[in-house]
Amino acid sequence: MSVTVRVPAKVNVQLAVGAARPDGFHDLANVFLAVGLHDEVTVTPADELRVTCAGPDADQVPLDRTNLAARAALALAQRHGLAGPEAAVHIHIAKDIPVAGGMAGGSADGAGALLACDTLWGTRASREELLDICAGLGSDVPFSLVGGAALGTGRGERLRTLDVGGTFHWVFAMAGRGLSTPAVFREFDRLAQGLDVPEPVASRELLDALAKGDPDALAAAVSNDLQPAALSLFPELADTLAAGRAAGALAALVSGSGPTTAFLAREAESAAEVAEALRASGTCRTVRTASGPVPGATVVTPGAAAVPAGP
Ligand SMILES: C[C@](O)(CO)[C@H](O)COP(=O)(O)OP(=O)(O)OC[C@H]1O[C@@H](n2ccc(N)nc2=O)[C@H](O)[C@@H]1O
Ligand SMILES: Nc1ncnc2c1ncn2[C@@H]1O[C@H](COP(=O)(O)OP(=O)(O)OP(=O)(O)O)[C@@H](O)[C@H]1O
Repeated sequence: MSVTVRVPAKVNVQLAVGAARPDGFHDLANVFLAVGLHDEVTVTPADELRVTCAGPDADQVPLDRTNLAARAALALAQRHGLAGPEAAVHIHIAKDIPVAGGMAGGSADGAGALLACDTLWGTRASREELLDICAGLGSDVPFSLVGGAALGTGRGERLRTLDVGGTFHWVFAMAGRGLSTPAVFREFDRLAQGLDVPEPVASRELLDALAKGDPDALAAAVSNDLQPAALSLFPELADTLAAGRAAGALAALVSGSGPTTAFLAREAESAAEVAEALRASGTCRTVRTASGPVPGATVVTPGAAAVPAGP
């Protein structure tokens, strides 16, 4: 028997970053939106823990126990006292979310493997326990489980679900290389040296725009405090942002820690036009369109009813 879970990517429509904390993390006001680019994680009983991955970026994914999907399976097994053969699984990741792109690809696989193993092993962890394990795996992982739209505070792991009054249409431009999330936060600290970094707060205008489903209002309110740091480490991203703006995107921003860039469009047709212009611009590796919000990690095993882990 196998269990397959489908998990979405995210875009940060607001990422407000505070000063570095003593533990090295940064307090955030992180407004996540789950979008329709997905990885699928399948777990099957096996003789030992094994990870395989397929997809365009598969060669960049670690297949050892540092893989977030493997870490999720081990964390669940440990909490429930499963050992040896009881906890041995083959985890296969069908990867469509760009790697090291700032779209929470690894986090998606962690949340997906956790829900898949919980279903396969019948551990029946409570929602709080699943979220707690997710937070231990990484700041973005709880949101990958929950999906939809949410405000993340603390280091991004404490979530409040947000109302969204419509569907937002996005174009994503993937870059020719990745950016390391810790390196981008370090660059943020370097650029902030000597400056007074304010407490991160969610923007009222942005939350209202999401609640109304109003793309023009959302475009006026999006922001990413990591964008100057990402541009400093990857200056060519400015050309991609300019190409998307010139093609009529309502807003153009770096997604999370980058280097994927995100472009908001008023509807699906204009998103397709922006995508075409970005493809022709020669400023990025690949271009995808996706809309959101979409549900978080969801069991999609053939023959089983779809079971979202969402709120
Ligand atoms: C940039 C974002 O993707 C926005 O959603 C997240 O803040 C990053 O989330 P993530 O990849 O799950 O990050 P984690 O695995 O928790 O942390 C990786 C590294 O990013 C930095 N980090 C992450 C989150 C945070 N609030 N402050 C940080 O300074 C730390 O250097 C940390 O060691
Ligand atoms: N399942 C996984 N898929 C991809 N990368 C993984 C996975 N597990 C661990 N990693 C490691 O994590 C690094 C970051 O990859 P990931 O795709 O999660 O970045 P990201 O999308 O920028 O993350 P975020 O948006 O959460 O900051 C990779 O370079 C890889 O070494």
